[in-house]
Amino acid sequence: MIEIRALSKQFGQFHALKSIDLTIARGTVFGFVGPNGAGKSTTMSILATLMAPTSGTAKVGGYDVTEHPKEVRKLIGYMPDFFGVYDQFKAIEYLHFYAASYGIPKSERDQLIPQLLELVNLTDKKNAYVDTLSRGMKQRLCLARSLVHDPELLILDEPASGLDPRARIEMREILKELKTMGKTIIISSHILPELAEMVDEIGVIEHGEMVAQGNVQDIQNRLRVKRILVIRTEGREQEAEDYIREHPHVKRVSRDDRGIHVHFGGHDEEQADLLHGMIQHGFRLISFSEAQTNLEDVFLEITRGGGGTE
Ligand SMILES: Nc1ncnc2c1ncn2[C@@H]1O[C@H](COP(=O)(O)OP(=O)(O)OP(=O)(O)O)[C@@H](O)[C@H]1O
Repeated sequence: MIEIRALSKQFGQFHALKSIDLTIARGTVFGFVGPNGAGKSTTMSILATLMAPTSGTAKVGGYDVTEHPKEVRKLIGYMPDFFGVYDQFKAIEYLHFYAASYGIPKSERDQLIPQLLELVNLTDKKNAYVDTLSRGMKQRLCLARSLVHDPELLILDEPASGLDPRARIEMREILKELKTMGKTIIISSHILPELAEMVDEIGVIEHGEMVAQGNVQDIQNRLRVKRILVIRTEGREQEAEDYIREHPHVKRVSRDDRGIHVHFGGHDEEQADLLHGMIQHGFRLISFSEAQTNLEDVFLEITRGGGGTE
């Protein structure tokens, strides 16, 4: 769906993108991660045909963004990080306005727009003026706007920024639904855990360069990011803690009422060895799991010392 080759963008003497390569298959949800100023919005604007690259190529659905921008625009729905909404419109009028600008006839719009409002949970706000909507609701309205022409690819620039946790969860649920509808989605964020649950792949960008790309698990393994394991045993906690501490790949151990927290430097195989060893030593395990902080660890590991601007 997306093929980017040696893509570069300069603003005067400043190199915002330095020969980026990126391939995203149809149906993938791709998380584009990097600190502020890394080049995410620049890449997305180029894909959205709003900015010309200095060199290199970007293709969407096989169409080059500079040679065939009209074809590309039919395929994409773009949600920028800063959006303008027309406050004097009601939510429903706003969507009619955008759908009409895509040339969708009134009869079709009358069917489509209630469906879109339903998808983004704004049905009961359809007659509310846009300026009375909360930030989360405006964000969802913009998402609905980007869907009016049923695009195959969604380019979402920080769709969850500035949202409270509940609004973020709502946004995440909508994106899950869009994934099941078969959309390809590229979504940026500088907040990793926000993406963790919904992306198939991540690309990490820093100072205009892709520093890592692939399946989240592969990237973790490749970078040997330490895992944090949480282990609970039925009784013999102190003994278990002492046993774990002796394992060659264990870096640090601590214990609280949620269990034994283990900073683990090994890969899957060594982790399986630890589990096997504990069972062989007769520890009764209630749970043995990886803590959910992994993606954050990956990010810090990759961008460590890189001097993100935030
Ligand atoms: N029109 C412009 N003129 C000059 N410099 C620009 C322009 N647009 C972006 N830049 C610079 O290019 C770099 C990349 O910006 P970009 O907006 O792509 O970053 P980002 O990863 O999206 O960050 P954020 O999370 O803050 O949106 C930044 O250093 C930015 O200041």
